[in-house]
Amino acid sequence: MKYDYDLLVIGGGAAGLTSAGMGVNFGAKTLLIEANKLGGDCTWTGCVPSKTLLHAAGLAQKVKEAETFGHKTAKQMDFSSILNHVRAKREEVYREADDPHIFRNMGVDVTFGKARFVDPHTISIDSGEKHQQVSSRYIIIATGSKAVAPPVPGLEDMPYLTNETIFELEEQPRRLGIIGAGPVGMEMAQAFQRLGTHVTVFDMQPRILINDDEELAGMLHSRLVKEGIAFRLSASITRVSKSDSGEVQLTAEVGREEQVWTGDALLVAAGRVANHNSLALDKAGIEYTQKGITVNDRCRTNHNHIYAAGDVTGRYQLSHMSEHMAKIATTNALLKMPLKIDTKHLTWSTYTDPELAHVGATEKQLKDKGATYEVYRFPYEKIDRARTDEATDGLIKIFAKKWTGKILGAAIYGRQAGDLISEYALAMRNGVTLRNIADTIHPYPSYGLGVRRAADQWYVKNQSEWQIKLIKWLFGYRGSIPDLSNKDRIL
Ligand SMILES: Cc1cc2nc3c(=O)[nH]c(=O)nc-3n(C[C@H](O)[C@H](O)[C@H](O)COP(=O)(O)OP(=O)(O)OC[C@H]3O[C@@H](n4cnc5c(N)ncnc54)[C@H](O)[C@@H]3O)c2cc1C
Ligand SMILES: NC(=O)c1ccc[n+]([C@@H]2O[C@H](COP(=O)([O-])OP(=O)(O)OC[C@H]3O[C@@H](n4cnc5c(N)ncnc54)[C@H](O)[C@@H]3O)[C@@H](O)[C@H]2O)c1
Repeated sequence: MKYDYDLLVIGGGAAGLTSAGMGVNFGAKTLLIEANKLGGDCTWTGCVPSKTLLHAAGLAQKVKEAETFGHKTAKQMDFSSILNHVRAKREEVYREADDPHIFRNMGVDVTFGKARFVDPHTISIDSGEKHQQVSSRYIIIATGSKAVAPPVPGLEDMPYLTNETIFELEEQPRRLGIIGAGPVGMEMAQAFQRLGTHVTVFDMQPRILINDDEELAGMLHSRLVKEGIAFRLSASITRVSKSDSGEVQLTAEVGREEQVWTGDALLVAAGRVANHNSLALDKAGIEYTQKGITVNDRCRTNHNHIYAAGDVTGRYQLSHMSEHMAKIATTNALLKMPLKIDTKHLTWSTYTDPELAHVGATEKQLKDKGATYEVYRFPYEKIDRARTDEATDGLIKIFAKKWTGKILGAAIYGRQAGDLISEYALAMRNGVTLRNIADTIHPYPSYGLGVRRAADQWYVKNQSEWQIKLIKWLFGYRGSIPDLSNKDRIL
């Protein structure tokens, strides 16, 4: 059977753009269909605007802190100019990386409109003005996700902010409530608080960033509290409403106490739901659940020729995982290479200041599995660069096998954690041990040196009295045996 295209990609976000680019590189006649603008969540309503806002808020914080060094600074800040800057940055990233002409120049056919299935090989595209049908041998679905509205009484009846609207604000809310202490909630909480908004965060969990290392998330929590953010954790939200004067009221049971919070705006950051309802998946007999399109570890759906990648699968909701899944899907589809999603070396990073990142297994997962491992700890206060930068609030934790130094997971809270974690990811994926990292020269004075010094702790933990006695005996040394009782001592 002859199809219009070899590969058809639905959705032009992180996953779809990766698939389409790879498709033409493999020599496949490729069509990319996008309902709005190329770039998706990451460029327009996710990573890029959130990190730009965090950077602007970080500068505001630095201005405040600079006064402690004797700098005389002007404190004035204009919220609407900052938000204009955020929106300009999105345009810049779009122009440089996502603009359709970049993909057309590569050889991808790009078309705009809403796609939905007609049958397993045919897609209809509705652009409002034009309606067309195209067929393809292989199809990759990459339609992303959107913010979920939790079932809180009153929420559906009032306007609230999500990641789709918060970067469009013109006026700064004086008091902002946030439902959700996940990555979106924490990044936005710190950004707005630093810009001068009073932020209160509600979460039903007893702690923030529930998927991260408990101790490190606790350190971040303390830091955010110090910056003035109020937390209502283990909170059961019973009602929200908006008064005629525009004030938001949120009622929650916190512990056994009923608390009422009043503010100017409410951001809902309570997780994501897959964008697959408008695709008419049933017409193609594609299996899905409310969580997302069902795929195996090769990103294949129940059809041999249809794949899904990124947020729409409900498996991982991260840009780098969307790209990774897109690579797996496209390679499996077009090259028939049986690649699988690398679930073992997944990296997570929340870009608060300080950042919080982890790779591989968390300590909780290791404990739940009954794994044997050692924890190698290295505080930022022992990293000279962190001292010179006044950035000593941080801790590196590595979970590894005692004798072999095989790394099972690592977690970092501290400046540049999101960058530093990649070294452990590379090490884990390639069987590089703690000993190998400890023996690798890292530049002084860098934060990366902290990665090496944390690995040095493998030598420290494996040091024993008998080794020292042997050295003394072999070489005739006369010193005393050092105190080795503290296995976390730092040399
Ligand atoms: C505030 C926020 C901050 C974030 N920060 C980070 C971060 O720092 N790091 C990180 O790794 N991740 C971050 N994420 C997550 C990241 O944005 C997503 O994981 C990623 O963008 C998902 O990419 P995707 O390609 O799967 O989907 P999307 O980027 O959502 O792309 C899907 C595309 O499909 C299109 N589409 C949908 N339906 C149709 C249809 N029927 N026909 C045609 N087109 C359609 C949409 O218009 C969209 O352009 C953040 C998310 C949020 C909300
Ligand atoms: N830096 C990053 O990599 C980054 C940044 C932002 C977002 N993201 C991605 O986007 C995804 C979505 O982020 P998110 O923070 O919206 O979701 P999330 O699922 O990570 O966190 C949502 C939080 O909301 C809470 N919650 C849900 N319903 C609630 C209710 N009714 N009452 C009180 N609390 C409630 C949950 O307990 C949870 O802590 C993340 O999983 C992440 O993959 C990544």
